[in-house]
Amino acid sequence: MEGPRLRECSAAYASHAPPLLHSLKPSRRTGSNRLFATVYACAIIALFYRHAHILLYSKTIVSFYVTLTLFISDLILAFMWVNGQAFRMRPVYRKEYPENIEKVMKTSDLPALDIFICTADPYKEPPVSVVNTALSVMAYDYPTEKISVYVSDDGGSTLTLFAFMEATKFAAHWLPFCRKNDIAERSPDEYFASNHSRSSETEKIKTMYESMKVRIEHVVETGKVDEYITNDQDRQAFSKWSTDGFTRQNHPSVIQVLLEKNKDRDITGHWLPNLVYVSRQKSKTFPHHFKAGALNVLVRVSAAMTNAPIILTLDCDMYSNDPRTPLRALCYMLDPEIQNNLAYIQFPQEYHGLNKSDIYACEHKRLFKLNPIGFDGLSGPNYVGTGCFFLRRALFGGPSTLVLPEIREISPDYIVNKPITAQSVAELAYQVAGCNYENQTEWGCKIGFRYGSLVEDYYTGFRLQCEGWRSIFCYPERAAFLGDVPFNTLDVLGQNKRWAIGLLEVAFSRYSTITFGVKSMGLFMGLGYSYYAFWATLSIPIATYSFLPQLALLNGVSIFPKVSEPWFLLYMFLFLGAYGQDFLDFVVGGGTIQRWWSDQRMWMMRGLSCYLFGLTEFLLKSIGIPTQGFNVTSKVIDNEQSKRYDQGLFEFGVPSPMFVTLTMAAIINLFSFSYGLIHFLNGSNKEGLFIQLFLSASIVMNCLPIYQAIALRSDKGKMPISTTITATVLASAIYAVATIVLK
Ligand SMILES: O=c1ccn([C@@H]2O[C@H](COP(=O)(O)OP(=O)(O)O[C@H]3O[C@H](CO)[C@@H](O)[C@H](O)[C@H]3O)[C@@H](O)[C@H]2O)c(=O)[nH]1
Ligand SMILES: [Mn+2]
Repeated sequence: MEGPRLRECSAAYASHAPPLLHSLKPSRRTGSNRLFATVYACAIIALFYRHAHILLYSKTIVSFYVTLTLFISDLILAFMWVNGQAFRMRPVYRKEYPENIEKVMKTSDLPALDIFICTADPYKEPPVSVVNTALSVMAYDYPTEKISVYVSDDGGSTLTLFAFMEATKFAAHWLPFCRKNDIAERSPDEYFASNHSRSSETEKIKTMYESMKVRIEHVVETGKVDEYITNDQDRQAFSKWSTDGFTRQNHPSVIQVLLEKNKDRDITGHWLPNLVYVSRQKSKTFPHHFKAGALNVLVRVSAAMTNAPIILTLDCDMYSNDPRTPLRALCYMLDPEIQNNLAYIQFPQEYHGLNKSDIYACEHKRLFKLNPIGFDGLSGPNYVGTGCFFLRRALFGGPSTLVLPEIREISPDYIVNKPITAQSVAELAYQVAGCNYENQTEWGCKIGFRYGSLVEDYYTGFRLQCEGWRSIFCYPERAAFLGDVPFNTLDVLGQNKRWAIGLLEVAFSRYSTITFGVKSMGLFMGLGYSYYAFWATLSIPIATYSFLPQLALLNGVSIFPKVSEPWFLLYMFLFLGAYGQDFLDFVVGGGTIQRWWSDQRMWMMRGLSCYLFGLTEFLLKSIGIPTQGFNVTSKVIDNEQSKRYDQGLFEFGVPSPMFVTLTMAAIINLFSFSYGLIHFLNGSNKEGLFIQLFLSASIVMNCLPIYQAIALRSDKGKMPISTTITATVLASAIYAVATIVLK
């Protein structure tokens, strides 16, 4: 019913000289972008000409190897630069007019919406915030009987189920409250933290919320739900955990319908949406494919229960910040001109709680805002895992090649006409949530979310676009979703390392973006995807430029052109051109100067840590040495840490090998800068070492927080002393080697 209905609606829309649902405007900077790209490309060619010349005529073996290293580094930088141009070729800006939807369609005709929320660990992802996310979308300005929320709990935890049982009771009050007062923040935590009204009604509901929160947090603290179980129905639900040997890695499926539309009502008598808790079966003998596996189970379970034509995927920390978001997505989905090959509508990942200068550059402006705008003028943005509305059909083969699943009842056009609690529906749901269900099927390779990469989001979007689907980037002024950011250096680097590995898995697979991607999607789309896929290879040039020129400087060896040579200008142009354009993009895209500074600093820091380790781990993995899987980012806020974060202090605290390489670079640059400066002021070799001195100075500037963490801080977030010692020993060792080689 739902599938064809979407098409019928848009047919009606097309025949009526319809009111505008969305519009598109190409960016005014396209022309200058292309011009600059041409000039910059010429400069890169000139640089390689110089490298080739020196390589051919190098007098010593050392100078040959130094140039070769720089040559390889510059080759990678140039390759990444070329990839990045894809985003600059045709950026477009879009606008939607959700207020016009009601002119083209009756509310009762709106398509149904299945919302997926993933959580994986109650101790890293506090159940109370997962509940907030769920409540924020259950309260969408959308007919409640059309909404079904499915929560996937990969932690297989009673704590999460308990939190949701509490949420069902609270929802009966919260949903009518939001509707009546037309509240914008529909995540209760966010609403009560904001400048809300102080009416007695609000105070009452706030008390209700606080007491639910206390219960949930208490349960998480004690790890036991028993004391709050009062009725048989709940006891029944929790009894599944008493099966022998129930652990999070090994347990039967638990599927619990917590709210059922047309049956459960809120306190004003309105229907409540469906709310279903799903913890898929796990067994150590079957791979579970992390989040992609969890999402595929939800695709099937929701197909068995509601099979809505539209699916919204959300991470547990991404709550809705705008209740009209589904209508925005519909502005595109209802348009018959794009509907036929439209796979998904991606909203940007935006965050709350970033500190003023966003020290960890978690905003990822390029990744989540600027580049998708660039992609959008081509075939559309990559999928970023959350805040994304899919057309269910897109998960089942290309636009003109439907791939049907193995059982008819879960295919995208199947009409479910039974209530979700019907016995047969429940049986089917359990069947498709089983851990061996996917054996010998196309799930994960041709159907659903794709397996084989730790960045299942990126990989799935990529494969869909290769099949011929397009996507759309939708970024309303008011953020549609807001999420949490990691608050300490190790979490940030750990997350980025996971991404780096996942991306390399795609880069070096048989579906590589640069071969398969370019062939299937065209040059620019393929390049744009490659910009991410090969991200971690940036560690090679970044590490080279953070160590080699400095070690040479410390030995008085000049490796770049002299200030008086014309080549000097080329180097300056390449450096200032790249940073200047990056700066402009960032600031014109709404960023502040401070945040740009953090962004470029983190680029360097990631290159020296997580990209480097990601690359290494990927290589180990390729030769069969097992490495870590999907390490979930912690969303728990430690008060002390968060205070330091608000002060803009980097959090180190616990030793990590990733801090060692960073600290080594910081030490070497500090020494080379000081040494260079003294010699520079003395007047010896002023011209030849200028670029090296300049480079050291910029890196020292970027490393200021590291020096501070090593020497000037005494709080718990300072650099661990063992890290400083290890880094000092290693830095001295490479200095010694460099001196022997270079002298
Ligand atoms: O086995 C797993 C592992 C993770 N998750 C969920 O996946 C989501 C993302 O995990 P998180 O630790 O927050 O990772 P991030 O690096 O912050 O997430 C980004 O990167 C991921 C890919 O690495 C994408 O899946 C996410 O959508 C994207 O926001 C969370 O809701 C988890 O609960 C699962 O459901 N099962
Ligand atoms: Mn996350």
